Amino acid sequence: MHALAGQDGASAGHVVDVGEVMQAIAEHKGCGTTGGSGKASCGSAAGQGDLPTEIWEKVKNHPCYSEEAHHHYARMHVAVAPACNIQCNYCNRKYDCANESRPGVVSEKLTPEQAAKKVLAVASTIPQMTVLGIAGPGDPLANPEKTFRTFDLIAKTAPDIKLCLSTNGLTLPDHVDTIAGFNVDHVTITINMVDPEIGAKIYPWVFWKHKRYTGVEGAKLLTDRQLLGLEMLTERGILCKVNSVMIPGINDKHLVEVNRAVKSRGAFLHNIMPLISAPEHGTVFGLTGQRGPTAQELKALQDSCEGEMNMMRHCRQCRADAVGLLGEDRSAEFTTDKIMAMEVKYDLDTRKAYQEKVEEERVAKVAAKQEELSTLAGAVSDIKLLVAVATRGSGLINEHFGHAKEFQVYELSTAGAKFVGHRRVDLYCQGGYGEEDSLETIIRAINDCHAVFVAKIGGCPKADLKAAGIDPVEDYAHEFIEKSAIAWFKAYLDRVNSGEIEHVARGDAEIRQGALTSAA
Ligand SMILES: C[S@@+](CC[C@H](N)C(=O)[O-])C[C@H]1O[C@@H](n2cnc3c(N)ncnc32)[C@H](O)[C@@H]1O
Ligand code: SF4
Ligand code: SF4
Repeated sequence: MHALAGQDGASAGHVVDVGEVMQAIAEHKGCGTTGGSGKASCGSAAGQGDLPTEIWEKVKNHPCYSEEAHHHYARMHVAVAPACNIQCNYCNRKYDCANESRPGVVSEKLTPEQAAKKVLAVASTIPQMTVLGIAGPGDPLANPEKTFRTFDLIAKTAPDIKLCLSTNGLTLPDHVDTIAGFNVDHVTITINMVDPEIGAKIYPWVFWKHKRYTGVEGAKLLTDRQLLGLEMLTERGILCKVNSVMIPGINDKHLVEVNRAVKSRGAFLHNIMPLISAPEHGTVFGLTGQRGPTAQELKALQDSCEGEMNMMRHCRQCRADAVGLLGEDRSAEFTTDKIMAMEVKYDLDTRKAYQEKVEEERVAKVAAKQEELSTLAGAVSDIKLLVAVATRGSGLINEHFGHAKEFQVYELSTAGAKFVGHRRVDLYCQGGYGEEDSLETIIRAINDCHAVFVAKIGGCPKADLKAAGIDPVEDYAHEFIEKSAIAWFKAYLDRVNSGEIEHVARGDAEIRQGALTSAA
């Protein structure tokens, strides 16, 4: 079985095209911010059968709105929006780190014309790139001219790419008609509270109509505008995702109320993300020692909100210039210097043909899962357990243990295999230096998992994982994840039922979401 990838480097030979965008780029030569020192930047598990057709059509190849799609389709962000109109206590856009992947981080800010060329370059190189998002490094709607100019250029030259934006919502009501006019189907609003008293602990100020508002007054203004914007978008049939940053002791319990409030206003998806608050980022929360949630705390909150509405659990908290499948970062292949030197051919037919192949692979994957699931029909057991999976995409177990930068975590039960999150880890293979340390952090990160599925694993880590009670499984190398996990679970249940093994619950993973590696 092979995985479709489109993994060629950005410098591979490309043919020319690009009328209007190139014209626009030429007109803007010299006024851009090439090499600008941008410092910091910005699904549902429901499948085809669970959603109305018109919604499925909107989400089926959007990697953020469909958990299933994220194994197959890529997205990119363009960092055209540097300014922001509010301050969050967890954000410092001045902190730049090229090796770091988290919201607010960006290596270069772009003009709309540079951004449009970058989109064409990426779309030609990565044919499964289906979504262009603007998510910073500041707020897209605090930079409306640049944001909408970018959308305009892309809508004209790459009409098959979905346009997306992510905003704090303060000025959203003023821009809803423009957003709808660009046929933007997906908007994300970050809503961390609906209670201004709680908001005052998250937002020191908001700046609106030439005036700065602080404390409860500022937070009240923000929540009112966010909820109004959400209602206006959903009335127009635009799918809305709500991001909420989980801040233990400040808004963690309150997010259940936020979930109800956004659901009642028609939000499609709720993405509760862990606070990232390393002191070196220089954010207020980082400096005051405000911790982020553990993986268990995050999952418990997501579980308690599920049922109320679709919860996103596969968000990778991407950079504002992220490129590629979620969880991989190919932004370094598409620096401004590289894309400006590229000859780009935007070939719609090639993209379509490639995506048709992706769909075939995806259909095969779903069919294999359903077939395997049928073997669990009639099985009675209340056992629920977690397994970790090393994957490079396409829904396959296709990553070597030593090369995994993250593990995807699935919850297995007689209902099947459900994706519940991912755990970032230090690479095990360190060229002979530091493997012991990194293995320790990996074991801590997946300590609540009964097994880890890998394409391959060396003898030493295998023995250590076994000693830690985690079963390293190589039997399903290059097979589909869910089908394999269900098959393994069925065999596990059979062994428990026959008395060959005893099912023992695992302990907690000792990790803090959002700061998961030993270096953090
Ligand atoms: C960088 S923002 C850009 C878009 C917009 N300004 C906003 O805040 O919605 C993208 C997302 O990253 C989140 N984010 C930023 N800094 C974060 C942090 N330190 N921890 C967790 N989430 C963070 C924001 O809350 C937002 O949902
Ligand atoms: S709204 Fe977004 S960009 Fe602005 S301070 Fe908050 S996280 Fe940062
Ligand atoms: S930050 Fe989350 S929602 Fe935004 S592109 Fe990355 S995975 Fe998707």
